[in-house]
Amino acid sequence: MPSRSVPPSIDGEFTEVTRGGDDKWLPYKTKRLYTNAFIIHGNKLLLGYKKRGFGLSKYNGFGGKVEPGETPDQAAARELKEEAGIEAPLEHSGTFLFVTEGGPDWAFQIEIYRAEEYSGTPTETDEMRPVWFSIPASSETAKAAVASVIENVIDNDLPPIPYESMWDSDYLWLPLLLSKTHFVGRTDFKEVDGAFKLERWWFGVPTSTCT
Ligand SMILES: Nc1ncnc2c1[nH]c(=O)n2[C@H]1C[C@H](O)[C@@H](COP(=O)(O)OP(=O)(O)OP(=O)(O)O)O1
Repeated sequence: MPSRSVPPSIDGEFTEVTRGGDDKWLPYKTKRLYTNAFIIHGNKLLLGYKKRGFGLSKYNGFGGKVEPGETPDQAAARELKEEAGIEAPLEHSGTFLFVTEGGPDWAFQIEIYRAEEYSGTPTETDEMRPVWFSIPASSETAKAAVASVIENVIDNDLPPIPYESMWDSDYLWLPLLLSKTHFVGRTDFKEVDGAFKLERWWFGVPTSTCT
């Protein structure tokens, strides 16, 4: 069977971790930058329940648009403070494009961040309600990390990561973030009656980190 190419938006040497759907990647006019930040504290993951706007009623990391004049790093820190009331030494962990059919005609370029420490107390805001979840036991390779999260092996009393209440593609890349594996990816969604359904995806890691 002929090998399939990576999505047109992916530049560089990456080893595929997961893909799905066909190869008919959606066109888009421009890209807009967004951030999304996750706090990983021991075996706990901090997520925010979105109370308004885009992604309403989903759990997600804390983040939003990169404002004019800001770098993504600066925007990630600002959004974490605005939405969760905390500060953290955020590290860039991955990038993916989120393109929609029937939704906005731009591609969301989402810069993903993680931190294992934070200062302040996670606090509910107008936009987000912070909630801690249990992180499954860690695994060594990117593919095993994906499997461990799907199997949901947990070792504390908190609820498991609520993938059913998150964006449909989160389960594909969150394990990479949890295992500190840098990743890139692309997801195409279709919007039907206000709901976004995952149609095709590709995620990869730098070839040197894939064992
Ligand atoms: N598909 C997918 N998976 C995971 N996360 C996201 C998506 N699509 C997304 O948009 N996101 C993330 C990216 C951002 O963190 C938020 C969306 O940002 P938004 O809340 O619209 O931006 P703000 O600047 O906070 O908006 P205001 O409400 O303040 O105007 O979701």
